[in-house]
Amino acid sequence: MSEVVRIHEVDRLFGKKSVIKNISMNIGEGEIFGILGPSGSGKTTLIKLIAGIDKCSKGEVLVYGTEMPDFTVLTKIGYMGQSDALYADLTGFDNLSFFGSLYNLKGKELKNRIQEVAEIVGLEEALNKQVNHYSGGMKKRLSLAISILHKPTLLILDEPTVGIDPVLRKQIWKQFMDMKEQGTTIIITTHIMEEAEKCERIGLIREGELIALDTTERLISKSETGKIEDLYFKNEVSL
Ligand SMILES: Nc1ncnc2c1ncn2[C@@H]1O[C@H](COP(=O)(O)OP(=O)(O)OP(=O)(O)O)[C@@H](O)[C@H]1O
Repeated sequence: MSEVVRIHEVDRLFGKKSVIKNISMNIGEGEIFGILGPSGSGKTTLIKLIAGIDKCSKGEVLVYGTEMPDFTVLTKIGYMGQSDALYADLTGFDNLSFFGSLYNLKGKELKNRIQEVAEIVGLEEALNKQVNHYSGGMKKRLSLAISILHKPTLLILDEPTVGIDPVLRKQIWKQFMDMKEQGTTIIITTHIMEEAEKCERIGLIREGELIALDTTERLISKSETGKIEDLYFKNEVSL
């Protein structure tokens, strides 16, 4: 399995506050990798470093062998953050058209791809509605559609299915699995344990430190209750 992400002895400080502390880990091609941790533990900060939205204070973050942030790698990355970056006055279709044009998609190719991603997230019927008439879950689904529009080979998702009902969540996860089969690497932060269990490996973060990194199966067996979240509370988790 070739390496897609390499994080080596990374720190991120905001002022004097250290939010990411000496984290090292690698993520391989086609992996579904989960980042878990309590609120405020540094998950978003870490994936922003991988996505090239932010820069580490120490150490190095390499994506496809290139130190991040780097503009040339960005076309290979799809990123969906927690807050929506949508144009509320435009329709769903126009939002997708706009973001598609940033990736040089145009004409029939763009139209077909919009249709495809709208189907994946179940928004076909709402494409001509203005986004300010969308529900929270619909906005989330549109953001997800935008993040996969240009067929990224590395997809980075910050709590992508919060506010999405279980039926659609299942459908979206099926799509993640299909993308994985095609070789897409997926990094996902989540608080939903059912979702974490679908990841192949998990990095557990607490107060900016990587306290465990293992296959999901082994992490479950390490927790006394069979619940991964219980590992947050343990003082020692063998890495
Ligand atoms: N730009 C910033 N300036 C200062 N502090 C920041 C900044 N961004 C994040 N932080 C701090 O870094 C810590 C980690 O935040 P982060 O958003 O990475 O946590 P998280 O694990 O993603 O939380 P949640 O699960 O609630 O989304 C928090 O204490 C937060 O206040």
